[in-house]
Amino acid sequence: MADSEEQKFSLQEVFDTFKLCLSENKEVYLQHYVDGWRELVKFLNSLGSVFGFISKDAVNKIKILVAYLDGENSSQYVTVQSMVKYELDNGLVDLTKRGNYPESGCRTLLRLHRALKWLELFLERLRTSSEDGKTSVMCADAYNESLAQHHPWVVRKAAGMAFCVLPARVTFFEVLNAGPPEQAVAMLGEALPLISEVYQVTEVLYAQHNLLDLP
Ligand SMILES: CCCCCCCC/C=C\CCCCCCCC(=O)N[C@@H](COP(=O)(O)O)[C@H](O)/C=C/CCCCCCCCCCCCC
Repeated sequence: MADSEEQKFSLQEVFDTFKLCLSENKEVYLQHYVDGWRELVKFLNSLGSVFGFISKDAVNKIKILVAYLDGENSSQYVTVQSMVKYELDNGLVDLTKRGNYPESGCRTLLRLHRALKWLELFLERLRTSSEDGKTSVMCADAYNESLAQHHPWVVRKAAGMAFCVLPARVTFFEVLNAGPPEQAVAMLGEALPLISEVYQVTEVLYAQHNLLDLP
């Protein structure tokens, strides 16, 4: 398969992976979680090099988690719940300051988890926006309500500048490649509750273990 085909973004694929994320007893499968982010990064890459620094960070974090999924302790990384238990039971997480485990699964996933909140807020704005709604404003508002509080000034500034070059709503929907805007909006309406539930389950788990502020 040609490279360009491999990189083609599919909103349906995002929808499908987040649907597969939760087990019957509401555990989050790490593999599907990572696959969902991989698909989203394809979309980000299609927006151009201005988003390269964001894509790079997301890819780095995905790679860290993939290394655990493929590593010698892979059976401990099947779900986010098993990962949390394994890493905590074995003292593999820097809990208060950065130390021996700067790339623990728990802290790496937390960064993506926070970004998932941004995604949920952004997609909800996109879904409910009018034809003349500005994606840059939707994106910035969603960011300021979520991820921004975890980023230093320089990252906030760079992110804010990148948002300014986001395409207009109509073009954004074209890049989404999910049919006419009404069809894409309907798909977002189906995908959002799934994303939201994955977020909530992870949030509760991390709160129960006091992991929401990992350095
Ligand atoms: C349904 C499809 C439509 C929308 C598709 C959106 C696609 C978005 C794809 C990926 C989003 C990127 C996720 C970024 C994860 C950032 C994790 C993070 O917070 N990292 C920071 C902290 O890490 P550590 O230093 O503690 O290891 C790191 O400092 C971040 C650096 C990069 C800046 C991150 C800004 C994130 C802005 C939100 C994404 C905007 C994308 C806009 C595209 C519409």
